[in-house]
Amino acid sequence: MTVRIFIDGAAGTTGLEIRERLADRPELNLTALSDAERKDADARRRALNAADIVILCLPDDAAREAVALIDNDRTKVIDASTAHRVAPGWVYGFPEVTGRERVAAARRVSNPGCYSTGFIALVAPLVKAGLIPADWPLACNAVSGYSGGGKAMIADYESGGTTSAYATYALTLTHKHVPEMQAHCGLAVAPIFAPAVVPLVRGMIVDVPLPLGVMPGTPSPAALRAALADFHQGSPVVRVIANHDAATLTVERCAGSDRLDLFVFANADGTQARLVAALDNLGKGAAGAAVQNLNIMAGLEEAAGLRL
Ligand SMILES: NC(=O)C1=CN([C@@H]2O[C@H](COP(=O)(O)OP(=O)(O)OC[C@H]3O[C@@H](n4cnc5c(N)ncnc54)[C@H](OP(=O)(O)O)[C@@H]3O)[C@@H](O)[C@H]2O)C=CC1
Ligand SMILES: CC(=O)N[C@@H](CCC(=O)OP(=O)(O)O)C(=O)O
Repeated sequence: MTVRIFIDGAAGTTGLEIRERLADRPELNLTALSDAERKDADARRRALNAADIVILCLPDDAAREAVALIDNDRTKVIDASTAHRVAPGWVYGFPEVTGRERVAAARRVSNPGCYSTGFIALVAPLVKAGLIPADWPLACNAVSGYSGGGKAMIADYESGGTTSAYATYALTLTHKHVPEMQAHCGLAVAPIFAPAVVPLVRGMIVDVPLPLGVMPGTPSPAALRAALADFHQGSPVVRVIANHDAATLTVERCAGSDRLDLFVFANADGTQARLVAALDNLGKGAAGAAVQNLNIMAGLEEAAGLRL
């Protein structure tokens, strides 16, 4: 029996990426609406209710509207937007952190934000292991390719609108990912988040500095690495890289793949460290994560269709 999948927002950046990953999978029956129908509420209601699993690749308001259009108790939802990432009744779709069983059993799954994916993969295991105190004041620097801003930002960069080599933003110290970062790491204090966009289509680095020498218990870089490796053991996409010997780490490292590579860099005496995640904002940061969740929710092989 095939699993009926409907992507609402299939013409957008994330929707197109997901379609590519689901193409040629005979166990899935994928539907999308024509250009004439894709914003028509009746057509969307029919498609949403006919599917076993729907994937919402929409702006937040349209995602909320899509959920409200579902009037049966069978259709499962994966929402790629920010609308439900800390909402009651929703399971956070980060199998490595939330637990595969919870994702498998859920009818409402929120797909994590791209920056949040890197941050939570690094910080949640270390808080859980007691190596980072839950009330530690963390900061997070990050860079993203411009596809992170969807069709509008892609059009801006590709038409020569923004030509800057590095544009830092969220200067009001608010960003839509901070609530999920805090909630899903169990942090008492919101991290200071400093994201930036670079003129590259896809790719992402998330960087969390840690002053180990003044932290309780002065955790060692080796202990951090071991805790991360232990926590993510068994994930088909997350790897802890212990032997990075190049002098640089590029934002392109995981571009084009659904991998999430984690690093702990430290100074010689182990008093300072940088936790770093490299991913593709459209890979494990969006479409790859949605497909991984879909596989788990449909009882299929977790890595099917992923780019590894
Ligand atoms: N880009 C990224 O790296 C990531 C994006 N996301 C999230 O995924 C979601 C989609 O983002 P992204 O793909 O980048 O955005 P895009 O702007 O590229 O695509 C959004 C799509 O939704 C369509 N749409 C808008 N309103 C409606 C509506 N009422 N009914 C039906 N379709 C509608 C748009 O139509 P039209 O084509 O006519 O504009 C567009 O095709 C967002 O919530 C975003 O936050 C999550 C993780 C990463
Ligand atoms: C470069 C850029 O603008 N990025 C987006 C986040 C993209 C993303 O993936 O966030 P969601 O999953 O929450 O949509 C931003 O900072 O708003």
